[in-house]
Amino acid sequence: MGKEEVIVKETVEDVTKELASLVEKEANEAIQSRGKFIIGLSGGSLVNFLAAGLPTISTDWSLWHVLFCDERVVPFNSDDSTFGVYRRQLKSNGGALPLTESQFLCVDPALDADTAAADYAAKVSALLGPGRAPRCDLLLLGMGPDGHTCSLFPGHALLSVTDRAVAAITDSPKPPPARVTLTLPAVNAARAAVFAMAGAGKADMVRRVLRDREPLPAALVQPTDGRLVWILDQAAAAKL
Ligand SMILES: O=C1O[C@H](COP(=O)(O)O)[C@@H](O)[C@H](O)[C@H]1O
Repeated sequence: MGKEEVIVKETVEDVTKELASLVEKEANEAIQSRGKFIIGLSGGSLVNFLAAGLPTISTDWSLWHVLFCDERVVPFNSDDSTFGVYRRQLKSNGGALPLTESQFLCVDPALDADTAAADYAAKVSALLGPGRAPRCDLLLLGMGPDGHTCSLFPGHALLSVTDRAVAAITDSPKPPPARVTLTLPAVNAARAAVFAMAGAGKADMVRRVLRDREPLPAALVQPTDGRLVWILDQAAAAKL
């Protein structure tokens, strides 16, 4: 396993700044070493951190490729679509996020979940190369109140998938039920994986994962040869 770091900041604004600075560093190192930056985004509360933090970053945005750690198989104009949420950010305030739509690798919502997963897996392979463990430069992750991350839920059979990088789920306990997700081998192949979260609502689960080491999905994120960073505000870290 690579290195694990837990960073506790005073406020949610400090979490945003810390995350932006980490993303900037990873992006510019990747661009310098490999000529491009491949980042995986999650949905949920992470979007707010990125909407505020990404515009402050200094980088060559044209060399960014953005994929999704997970996505809900719903139309882009649905409130549940993670790409849809980011797309609204791209269009708001004259483009709050400094990226273009063509830089995103999307899950096709016109397909059923299994076909969408196969189609997304082919797009991921075309960008990162084939195999069950393609190597993203950086994955930005969230954790739900049940300890799920990506669309990998506690006790779900998808946690045991080891033969592919991308999988479909049609019985997600958190709606909507049809989703496409990176699997644990793909998540753990990342050069860096970062959880960012804030608020007292995260404190119990942060304790269970980081202090008690319960084998919940978020705790199974252990990059084999990469960095793992948790960025928390004081409220989320209160029970550590
Ligand atoms: O359903 C999902 O939830 C997780 C956690 O979201 P949060 O709002 O509790 O931060 C998110 O990381 C994932 O991408 C999303 O599909």
